[in-house]
Amino acid sequence: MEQDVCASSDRPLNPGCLLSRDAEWSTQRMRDAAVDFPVAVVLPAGGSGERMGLPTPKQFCSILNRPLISYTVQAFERLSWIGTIVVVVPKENHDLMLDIVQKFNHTKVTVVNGGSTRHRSIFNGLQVFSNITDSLMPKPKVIIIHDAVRPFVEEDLLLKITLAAKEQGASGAIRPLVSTVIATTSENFLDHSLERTKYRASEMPQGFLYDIIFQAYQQCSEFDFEFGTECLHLALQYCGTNAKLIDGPPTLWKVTYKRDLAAAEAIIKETLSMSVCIIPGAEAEVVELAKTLEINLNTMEMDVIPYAKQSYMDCLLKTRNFIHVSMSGSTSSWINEVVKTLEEADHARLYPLVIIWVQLNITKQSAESNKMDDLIGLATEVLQRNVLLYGIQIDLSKRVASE
Ligand SMILES: Nc1ccn([C@@H]2O[C@H](COP(=O)(O)OP(=O)(O)OP(=O)(O)O)[C@@H](O)[C@H]2O)c(=O)n1
Ligand SMILES: O=P(O)(O)OC[C@@H](O)[C@@H](O)[C@@H](O)CO
Repeated sequence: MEQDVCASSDRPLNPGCLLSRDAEWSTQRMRDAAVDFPVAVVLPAGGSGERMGLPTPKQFCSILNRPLISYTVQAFERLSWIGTIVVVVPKENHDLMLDIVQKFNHTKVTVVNGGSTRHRSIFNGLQVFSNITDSLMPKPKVIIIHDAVRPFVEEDLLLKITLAAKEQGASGAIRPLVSTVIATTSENFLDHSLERTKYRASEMPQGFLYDIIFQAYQQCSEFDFEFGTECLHLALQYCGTNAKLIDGPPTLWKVTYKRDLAAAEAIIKETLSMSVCIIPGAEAEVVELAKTLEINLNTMEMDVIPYAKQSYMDCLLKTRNFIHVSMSGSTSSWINEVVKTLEEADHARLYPLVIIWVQLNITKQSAESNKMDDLIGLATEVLQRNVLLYGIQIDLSKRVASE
């Protein structure tokens, strides 16, 4: 995978800069206080994904029935301090992206067409804000630029990138180099190698004062548009703005080759299955089944969070998976309550919430009345709110009848 390499500048942090405090942003109020200015996002997604070698551009490849780009949009959309998200797509995929926006209820997204290169696509995205009068889409103070094929980006890094961009004019995530960078001769012999400790890989997200990066793109050369790969370089070259570099986690990598798609799917699946909260109904049979489930899941080394009424919100914030065990009767009201609580909590959630509804039918009548049809309808509806709903029906009426 191509890596942009930029020498890291070990300038001491400006003491007044928030970055000197490695504070954990524990409450939304702290976040909102820190980001008291408009922040927008440009997600370049206008490429063809040649190195992936698939007919579908990689940003639209599905993972667990959801396009890769939707995970990236979700990573930003879940944050209350993020405003408009401009997604820049190939002209021929414009309608596809609008369908994705509608299906997954991406309410902050504006879709624009890309260009023949990444820099041209990014500039197209930035121009959305250049002459707007729309109060609902204010001109951003800070713009975050992030490749649409980098789905794993956490809030604390975005906050650091945003605040550093506001303080310094530009900021960018970096990672240590895995391989040594060498220069080759025209006959493909080794010319020299770079001292790896002095260099870093330039990753995403990157942040800029909007006026700086927009001005840089207005002034940059055709060569930059055609062959450039580094936005930080444009800010330095055309605006004299030296970006603050921020170390990012290993999950920042860009999905480029097929193996990257498999790795992204594995990470999402692993996160999905990490912990589960079992929520039983009141009936004795149900409590017994929930206890059996808990024992079995524990032996499978699942992190089972015991459910108690007062820890309901904790369960929501700690886990992403629920098993709701109930007798006959509709559970849709409970599921809607979970989704509503989650949305009201405005809890930043990157991965889908998984709810497995286990329905115990003791009598023949309840087995007949509790069709899975309404669950299927509900599953379709909540999918747009990033909830994966599955149903299991256990019909005990025959066993009870034979006893
Ligand atoms: N004309 C282009 C080319 C790339 N990108 C976007 O820039 C990001 C990083 O680029 P890269 O990984 O190189 O994507 P592709 O160009 O699609 O991949 P390839 O080089 O393998 O064709 C991707 O989200 C890609 O969609 C873009 O918006 N417009
Ligand atoms: O060069 P590619 O088009 O593969 O991907 C773009 C990356 O280079 C870019 O996202 C980072 O290196 C940061 O500039």
